[in-house]
Amino acid sequence: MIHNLLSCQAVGRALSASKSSLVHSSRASLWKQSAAASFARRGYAEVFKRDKPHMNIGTIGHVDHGKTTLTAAITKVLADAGGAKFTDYSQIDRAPEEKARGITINSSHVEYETSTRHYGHIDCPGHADYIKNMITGAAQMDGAIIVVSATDGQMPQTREHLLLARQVGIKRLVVFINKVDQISDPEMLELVDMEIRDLLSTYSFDGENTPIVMGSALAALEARDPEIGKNKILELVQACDDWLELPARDLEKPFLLAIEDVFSISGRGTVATGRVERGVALKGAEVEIIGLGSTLKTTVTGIEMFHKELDRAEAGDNMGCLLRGVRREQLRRGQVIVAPGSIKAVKKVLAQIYVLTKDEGGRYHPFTSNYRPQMFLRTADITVALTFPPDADGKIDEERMVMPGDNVEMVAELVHDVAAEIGSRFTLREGGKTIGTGIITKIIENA
Ligand SMILES: Nc1nc2c(ncn2[C@@H]2O[C@H](COP(=O)(O)OP(=O)(O)OP(=O)(O)O)[C@@H](O)[C@H]2O)c(=O)[nH]1
Ligand SMILES: [Mg+2]
Repeated sequence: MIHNLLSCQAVGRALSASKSSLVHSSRASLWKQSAAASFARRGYAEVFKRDKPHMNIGTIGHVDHGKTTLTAAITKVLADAGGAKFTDYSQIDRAPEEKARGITINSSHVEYETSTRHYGHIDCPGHADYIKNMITGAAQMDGAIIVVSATDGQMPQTREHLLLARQVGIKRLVVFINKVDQISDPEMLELVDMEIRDLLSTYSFDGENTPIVMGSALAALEARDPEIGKNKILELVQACDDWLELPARDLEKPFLLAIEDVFSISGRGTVATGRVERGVALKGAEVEIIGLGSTLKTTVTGIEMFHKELDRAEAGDNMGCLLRGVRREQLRRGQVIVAPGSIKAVKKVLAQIYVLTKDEGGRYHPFTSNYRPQMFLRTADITVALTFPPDADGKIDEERMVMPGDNVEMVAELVHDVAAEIGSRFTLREGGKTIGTGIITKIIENA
């Protein structure tokens, strides 16, 4: 019974995807992905073999400090050890155009393996691309290598990328002090080391214990001076293996499903459908329904997926979830079904927002304080009021303007409460088009 509803939904989804709505099209592709993943699990398709844990990292840091050279150097050194395919500088900087959530981000992905891990590595060509990538999570980084040129030391974008790394939830970094071939005074390097440790602590990273490797990416790439070249790349990669922590896998996280649709099935009860974002749902499990004014406690009495009744569903699956003693009117798209106590509803948050340019399909004009677009967070669609956070004296700048293309920190007050946490990502839309994208960095007020 539920499965018929699920297939109707899939058709509906495909239809709305054709309306070129960003939100819907990404969801439609998720549906396909999850279906494929599910088949793979059942043995219908070959599962991608990966015998080492995978982690996504990338190079961040100020313009010209050597991020792309380092990326190429890592692939070169590891290619010699048999753990990568060498990707030359020119191949990385001629990055393929990647469309992510409607925003064009030029970024390049390379991959390599160490003895213990498999890494996906992202390098963006420009500062604006780093900002967009980090805020949208287009290629999520679980950890990062911050590149600092020994000749310049920390620079504005070093600081901005550190701040963003912190805000998007990256907990640990490894530092590569580059271009040491141009420094003859060892005291100078000591100074850079001290300065970077201070800076890391300022942005709440572990300044004392973070590994700092000093070398020359160019020397490694050009296969000369191994003591500052190749050997330092190997040391850097070892530091990544040892210091950067593997992210928790979605399956190990507490259960969360964002409700997409609700049905009542006569004789059985109320069914909510949606995709399991994380964790595992078990038949008989206690759950909470959070958001849009409600916190309900109930029990999952049935799980249906791919035309079958099952006892469990897991991250990536699209499921129908039969809930005990809940009336249809109590459930709405935008709420989440979660493991009890794992997430709360919020009313007011601090967020880092990237405002799309008109070329990216965004606004033509700036906006000021108290701008009220729609916030799309998971399946929820809520009006928000955006204001600037108060300055050190508690004053709010009402005159300040936000231009298309800006990256700003703003306070978002939600008209209805919604389940969210630090690190939750959202898009902002107005009149049917996406005008911005953001990430929650602080919860100011719970519902
Ligand atoms: N002397 C010296 N030059 C280097 C080293 N590493 C990189 N460079 C040079 O520094 C310049 C910038 O290097 P990139 O790798 O393009 O820097 P980037 O950080 O990727 O720059 P953006 O992507 O534009 O932000 C290039 O001319 C490199 O050849 C090094 O170890 N020593
Ligand atoms: Mg570059």
